[in-house]
This record gives sequence, structure tokens and C-alpha cells, in this order.
Amino acid sequence: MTRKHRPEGESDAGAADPASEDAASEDAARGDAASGGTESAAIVPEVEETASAIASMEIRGAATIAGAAAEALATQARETAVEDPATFRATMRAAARRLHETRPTAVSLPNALRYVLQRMEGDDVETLRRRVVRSSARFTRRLEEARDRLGEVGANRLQDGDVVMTHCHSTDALACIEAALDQGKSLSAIVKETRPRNQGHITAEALRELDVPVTLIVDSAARRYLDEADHVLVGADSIAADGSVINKIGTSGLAVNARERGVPIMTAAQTIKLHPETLTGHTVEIETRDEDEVIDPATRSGIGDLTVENPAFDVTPPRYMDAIVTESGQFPPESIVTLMRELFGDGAETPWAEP
Ligand SMILES: O=P(O)(O)OC[C@H]1O[C@H](OP(=O)(O)O)[C@H](O)[C@@H]1O
Repeated sequence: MTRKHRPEGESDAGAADPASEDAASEDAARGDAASGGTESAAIVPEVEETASAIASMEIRGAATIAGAAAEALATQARETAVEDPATFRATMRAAARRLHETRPTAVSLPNALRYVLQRMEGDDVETLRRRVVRSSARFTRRLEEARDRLGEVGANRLQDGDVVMTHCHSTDALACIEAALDQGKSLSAIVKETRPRNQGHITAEALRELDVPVTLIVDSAARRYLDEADHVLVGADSIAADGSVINKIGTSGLAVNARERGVPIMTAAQTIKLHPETLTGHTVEIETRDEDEVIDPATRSGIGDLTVENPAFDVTPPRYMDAIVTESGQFPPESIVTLMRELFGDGAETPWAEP
């Protein structure tokens, strides 16, 4: 089952069409010899490996996925040995589509593909290749710079001695804690384990490496421990135009409880987490993962006939979130749309689409 989140008050619009000159080479890029293309080039094994690793969550976390996808496109560009620019472009689009189909919720992935492919300009293969490799490197650099900048913004919200409750594992959220420590503040953390995949353990390990005292709790203990927390700090996989935060399952319940207990909650999310398609009324697909992540098959069969559902993310409405912290500053969720329009105009192109 797939649930969609539709932000309020927006209308639908179509996506931009890529150039039609590449149409004949599209099948060739998939290695289809019957397509009639003069040259063919396939997706390189490294792109397949990255795509599989993203799908299996060996590579995970919205920003990390984006960086890996950009890097995979650079590898594809470097290793595609063709002379025809149209075939080269078609092969790059095919590689991007393979990466795009891996996980549906974190918009950082299509935003990475968009960033690289929109800069793939030129009339010959060498120029195209150089542009892809250069923009991939620039994208990766910008990821790191954005994380550092938003960390400083988020750190300003934290006071010396604060106790911060976390959910899942977010590099953007951790950047805020790291920057606060750099500012000389002393912090401690209450870390939710975050079933079913226990990414809280990754957070706990990262915080211990920073020497932050950590209390690990099960997810259902969160409300009890909110009385001891000064802040809740989460990441995001996507942020919709109405300010809704799409993040790891359990975030919305945590946010409602935090509001009830009077504990401020912030989302740390660099601008590649802003979902441009929601500007034109599109919805954010919530990924459902394997049922075995929730219960192992042996235990399940011992229980008997059972329906198991495993949505990986949920939607926190803007009224339950105090602030979204980005590299462009702090925003009340309801005003994030102004930043989105500035960055994306009225919508998003899909440069990986088949003509
Ligand atoms: O980009 P950064 O802040 O690292 O991560 C953002 C989000 O990505 C993760 O998703 P998953 O574990 O890939 O399903 C979590 O939901 C986390 O909040």
C-alpha cells in the first residue's frame, strides 16, 4: 500500500519535456540492439551497485543517498565510451532513472539527479562528460557546505546544558549538535532507537564519538522522557510546500507529544530536502518496506495469519513543527514555500525522463 501526502492549496502542472533529439538513442542506452541506434552504451556496473545499495539501505540517509547518486552519475559519465552526444545523453538519463527508482520518499535523490543533468550541456561527448563530472563534484561540495552552515544555525537554538531528544539518524541533525559543541556548549542526548531498523543506534554511536552523554530509549518511552528534554531535533527526507515535514516513521507522533509537553521541535534539513514538485500540487510518496523488517518470518508464522504493514516515513503537519533549519537560515514551516519558489521557481523539471 502506498499513501500519498498532498499539501493544501496547490494546483497540478505538467513536467518539462527533455529535448527530442535524443529519442532514438534511448533504447540504445538500455543496451537494446534492435533499437536502430548507431551506437549503444549500457549503465555501468558501479551505477547498478549504487542503486542496489540505496534500495537495500546499505547506503541510507537522505543527503548520503544524494551524494552517492551524484557520484554514480559522474562514474557513468567517465566510463561511457561513445562518440555520439545523443547516445551519451540517453545513457546518462537511463542511469539517472535507475537511481531514481530505488527509493521514492527522499527528494534529495531526484534533486541530486536534477542538479547534475541540468548542467549536462555541450555539443560533443568530451564537453558533456566534463560538465557531468564537474557538476557532480560541485554538488557533493555543496552538500558538505550546506550541512556545516545549517549546523551553525541549528546550534544557535541550543543552550549550554540542554538535553536533546533525537529520532532516527540524520547527518543534518547531528551537524547542529556538533556545531553547538564547537560553540563550547555542553549537551546530552536522549536517543530513540527508531524501530524497525534501529537507526537510533547509529545516532548513539555518532554522539558518543563526540563525547555526548547518551540515554537510549525504546520509541514508546518517548513521551515519558520528553519531560527531561529541552529540544527535539529531527532530520527530513522531504519538505512539502505547505511546510509539512516527511521524515522517518514516528516523527509525527513525537511532534504531537512534544507540542503537548511544551518541548520545542526543529527539523534540520538542507535545501535539497525541499520537494519542488509539491509546489504544483504533486504528492510525496511514502515508501513501504519489507514486512520482514517488522517481524521475522519464523515468529510471524508462529502467530498465525497476520497483516503486517511497514511504512518507512510519516508526515508531520507544519503546526506541530517549531522551525525548519536550513543553510539559508531558520524558517517557520509555513513560510518555507517562499524559499522553495526562490530556489525552484514554480516547479521541477525531470531531465531524466524518456523523450
Ligand atoms: O540527510 P540526513 O539528515 O542524513 O538524513 C535525513 C533522513 O534520512 C533518513 O531516512 P533513511 O534512514 O534513509 O530511511 C531519516 O529519515 C533521516 O531523518
